[in-house]
Amino acid sequence: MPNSATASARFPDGFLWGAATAAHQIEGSPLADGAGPSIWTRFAHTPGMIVNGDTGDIACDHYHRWKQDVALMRELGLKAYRFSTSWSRILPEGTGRVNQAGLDFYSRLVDELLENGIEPLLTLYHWDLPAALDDRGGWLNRDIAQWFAEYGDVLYRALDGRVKKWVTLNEPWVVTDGGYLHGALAPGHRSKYETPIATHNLMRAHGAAVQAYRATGKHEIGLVVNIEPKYPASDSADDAAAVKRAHAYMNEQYLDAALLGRYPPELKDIFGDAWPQWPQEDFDLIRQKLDFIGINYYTRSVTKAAQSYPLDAAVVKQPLGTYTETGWEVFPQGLVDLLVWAKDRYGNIPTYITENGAAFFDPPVAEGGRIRDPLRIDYLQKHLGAIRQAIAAGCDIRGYMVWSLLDNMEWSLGYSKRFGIVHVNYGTQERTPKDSAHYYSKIVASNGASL
Ligand SMILES: OC[C@@H]1[C@@H](O)[C@H](O)[C@@H](O)c2nc(CNc3ccccc3)cn21
Repeated sequence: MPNSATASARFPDGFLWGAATAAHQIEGSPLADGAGPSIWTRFAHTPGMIVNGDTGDIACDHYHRWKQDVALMRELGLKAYRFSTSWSRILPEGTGRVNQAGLDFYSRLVDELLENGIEPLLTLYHWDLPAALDDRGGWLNRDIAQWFAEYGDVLYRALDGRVKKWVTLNEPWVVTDGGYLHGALAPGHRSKYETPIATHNLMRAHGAAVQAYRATGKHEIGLVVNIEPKYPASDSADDAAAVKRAHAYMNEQYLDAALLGRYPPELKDIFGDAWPQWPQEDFDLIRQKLDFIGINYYTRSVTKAAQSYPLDAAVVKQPLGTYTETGWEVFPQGLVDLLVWAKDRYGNIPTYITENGAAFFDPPVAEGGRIRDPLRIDYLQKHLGAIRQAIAAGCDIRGYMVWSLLDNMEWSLGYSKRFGIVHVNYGTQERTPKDSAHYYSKIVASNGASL
């Protein structure tokens, strides 16, 4: 908890305050103007995959309402906006032919952001793989490293200079654990053999895209990971071992590969005969100098030993805990603990909190257009306090992107969960800033002093 030293700590001058979204979750019009389908277009149109049969066909209609959404960011005083580009809008077949209309959409968006004093942070890959590449094996095909580098190069040449902070991948752990092991996310595979292969090709693609950036780019590029502290449910040796496996699998696996050029040894134990031995040249590709990392933080996991695949671990619900609508415990101390862990393990690389937020049940829009969301305000206040603590502990935290600017399509949960600081009426597409938006706006304007 804060003490006199940390409570007096402050956010550094120039701290980058913003909000985050992702293409498939807000844009809609996935096939407009020559765009090709992604695996999420297919997955959402596969019966039973998404709650209520929701799809990203309309979403927040950001593909048409981008200018009003930038005006909304300006009204909130945001300094930055983290968004992702749709690979299959730019390259409908994933490689080769460029769809200029797709490139023009993002070029216009970037210009509008800059004209409104908002810095763009561009994520190349936020889970929406071109369906045409999935048909060629997708993340299971080693050629995807070059396919991804080619995609990045098209965007670097078109936007570098206007875009000065680039992200290769959003959360490779979720892509593999959700898309290849448990099947809850596109492309919906369930294979312990495919999962490590997808992991490795994602990280090879990350390295190839960074290499391609270094050839032409003049600014910064990094990787975004989701990390979640694991705490033992008891002081038993079995629970300690379960924590070690869970921590290696989610928290160490991807940053170790990208920053240290190796996977944690626990992964071989976790996957057994499904864990390949990779050639050193692959790690030479994966390990590229990064200008920053992005950390997406939402919750912690109290972990015990239990029969489960692949970790033989289970999360223990906390009877006195506070939980969000997605069943995630509100635990800001976990953010402090993990930021200090990352600083100590990876050498205090510049870090942005690239996602942090919560889904709570929001009341309907009240008279006068007010939406009271005190639980989200409390969540943000506590987690921003945790970041301030981590900064006081010496962590080089450069910015914070609240998840999310808008209520949006929460992947397999469809529109059933609302993470936005701005409410979206999906029937009318009306945007209504929630109390949390006004709260966050004051935080941004005061550089956190109003916390
Ligand atoms: O679930 C909220 C957001 C999601 O909307 C973003 O697109 C994605 O980047 C994102 N990542 C997490 C991190 N945790 C997570 C854990 C298990 C499954 C999915 C996400 C949360 N979120």
